[in-house]
Amino acid sequence: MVLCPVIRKLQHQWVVLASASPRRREILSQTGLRFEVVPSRFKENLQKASFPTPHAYAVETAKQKALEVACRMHQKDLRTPDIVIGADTIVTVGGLILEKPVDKQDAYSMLSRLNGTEHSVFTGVAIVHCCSTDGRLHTEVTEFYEETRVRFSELSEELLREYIDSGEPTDKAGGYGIQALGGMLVESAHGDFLNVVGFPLNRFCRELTRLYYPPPREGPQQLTHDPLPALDTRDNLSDAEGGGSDAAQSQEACGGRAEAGGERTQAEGAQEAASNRTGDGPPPFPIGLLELIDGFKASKALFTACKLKVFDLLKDETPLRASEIASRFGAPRGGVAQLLDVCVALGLLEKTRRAYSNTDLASRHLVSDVEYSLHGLVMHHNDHTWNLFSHLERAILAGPGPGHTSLGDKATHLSQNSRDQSKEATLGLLRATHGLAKLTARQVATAFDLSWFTSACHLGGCTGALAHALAREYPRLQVTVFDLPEVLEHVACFQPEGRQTEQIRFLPGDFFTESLPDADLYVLSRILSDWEDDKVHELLSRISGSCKPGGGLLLVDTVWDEEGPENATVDEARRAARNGLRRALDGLVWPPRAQRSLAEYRRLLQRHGFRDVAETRAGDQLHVLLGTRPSPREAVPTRPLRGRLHCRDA
Ligand SMILES: Cc1cn([C@@H]2O[C@H](COP(=O)(O)OP(=O)(O)OP(=O)(O)O)[C@@H](O)[C@H]2O)c(=O)[nH]c1=O
Repeated sequence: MVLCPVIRKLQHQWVVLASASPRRREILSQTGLRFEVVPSRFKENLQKASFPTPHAYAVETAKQKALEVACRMHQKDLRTPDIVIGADTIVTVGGLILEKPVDKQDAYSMLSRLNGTEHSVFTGVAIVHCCSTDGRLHTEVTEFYEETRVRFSELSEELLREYIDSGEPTDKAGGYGIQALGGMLVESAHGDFLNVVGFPLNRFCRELTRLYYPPPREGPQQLTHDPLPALDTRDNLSDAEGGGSDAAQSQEACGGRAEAGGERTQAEGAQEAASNRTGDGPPPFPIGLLELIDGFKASKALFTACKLKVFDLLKDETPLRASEIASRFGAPRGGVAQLLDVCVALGLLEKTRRAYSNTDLASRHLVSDVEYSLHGLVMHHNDHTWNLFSHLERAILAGPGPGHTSLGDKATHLSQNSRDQSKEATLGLLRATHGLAKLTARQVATAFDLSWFTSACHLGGCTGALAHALAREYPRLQVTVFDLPEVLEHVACFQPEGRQTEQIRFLPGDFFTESLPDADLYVLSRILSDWEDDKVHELLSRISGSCKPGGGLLLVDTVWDEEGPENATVDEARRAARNGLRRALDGLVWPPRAQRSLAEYRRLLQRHGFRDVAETRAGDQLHVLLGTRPSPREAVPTRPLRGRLHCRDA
């Protein structure tokens, strides 16, 4: 089967993962799918003996988990999701089904059984499509399972005990987690690794592909003679494979049998494919386009939640209900609850038992005072960029070229415009740039081995995010951050407590007019692209004049690459294209940044006397170049350069 980009087919559907397993949530969220997590309350107590095979048991349990959630949401919460996904992982060895151990002793007996032998891990999955008509819930179940064979090494008693004491076995089928410490126990695994972890992602995508991209039929004629069956004529396969009386528990909870149409989605897909061929009927549903049309709403919901500091409120890990959150804002519950649910759909919040908590992503980046916070960046976009982009049409009609006045500030970099800005605006911009700089600082600092430098000067170094990363990586390095006084007056609140402070000093000054501090290594990060060639030459010649023989210049910037990266994967090429588009759009509302290719940057460095220019990347947006000033009489020792891509100049 050819896999298709099927996850996007679900993007406008309300998808619910009926599972409390953090692993399942993580595996699914890595696909970019937006879903809500509603753990199932189905008691995993089906009669194992009543199933012909262990996997039939896992599949039925998965189905019952999903149906319980679908029914509960429909009946109690009066909400009907489009799709509910349930899963159940079991380990089987010698005809025994092992689930999660109830205590350490149970874990010990499970692991002892698995010791030195091969076992199977089955994950049963149920995809339940739901709809509500006349107040009744209708469901169609697609179910499948995946098997992976796992072999454990011979494990010592001591290792088993230590492993059990680590606490890892507690919530894992068979008492081990292959993805973590339990990986030590595993000699080999045949089949899908993620299936062992708890969710067979590849099979899931194949099943969705089968559902959403049905094979085209032979021709229009067949369509006339072989009409698609009506929904209710399909057998309810899931009921036919029922697992004893317990199997009916969730349907009963719904006040009747949940109806299943079996393959409604396939039928609809086939209908869609047929109408494409004949030209009759509506065109295919333009999901990608609708997503584009709606895209701004998602951004604005994120901005609003950040502005209201929703993620800060939830940072203490105590989940809060919508009414509690609303009362903190002094706002009515209704609107706040809706915003919170949108955040759940966007993967920013989790909702369990009607209470909300931050997802890992939000805890890491949307709480305002965490190390890698992007809260400042979000606020900057909310307070400034959003307004600018509402004038995009005007900017486009004014057009680029001589005399073009963009809508944004005269220049984006603080060194150019901070004097004109109010203190609050400067601080806002610093918060935004600090968040981004922190994200890439370590990658930049380690792009090359800089341990042979003892002093560095970061020109236009703002809050010192990169300076701190350099100091952390190179304990011998003394770093000067050189930036305008208006910028430096705000930097105190960005300094991490007690770390490397003695290695870093902040010096006010203007790198165009004042003499540059002494250093072995000068650093310019995202500066040159803010300036046209004449200013760039002026700055580079000042640096070159101050740089001692044997000293270096580390240049970090975005690089213009019309062709896209060489040997790029499809993903990388798409990312590069998206970055390019974003830059082009930014250029319409702000003065366009000077776009230079890697070769141009390399030539610039060489022209100003830097040799042995090497380059590498830091993340997918930044390039890092390092050039050195030759020692007297060209006796420059070859330095050990540690970069992922070395491109030495001839
Ligand atoms: C073999 C293995 C299992 N697991 C976890 O074991 C739980 C199985 O239990 P379940 O009953 O299927 O799921 P649950 O955790 O109770 O969640 P729910 O879906 O709500 O029933 C799931 O978590 C899996 O990840 C791992 O994390 N790593 C492994 O190597």
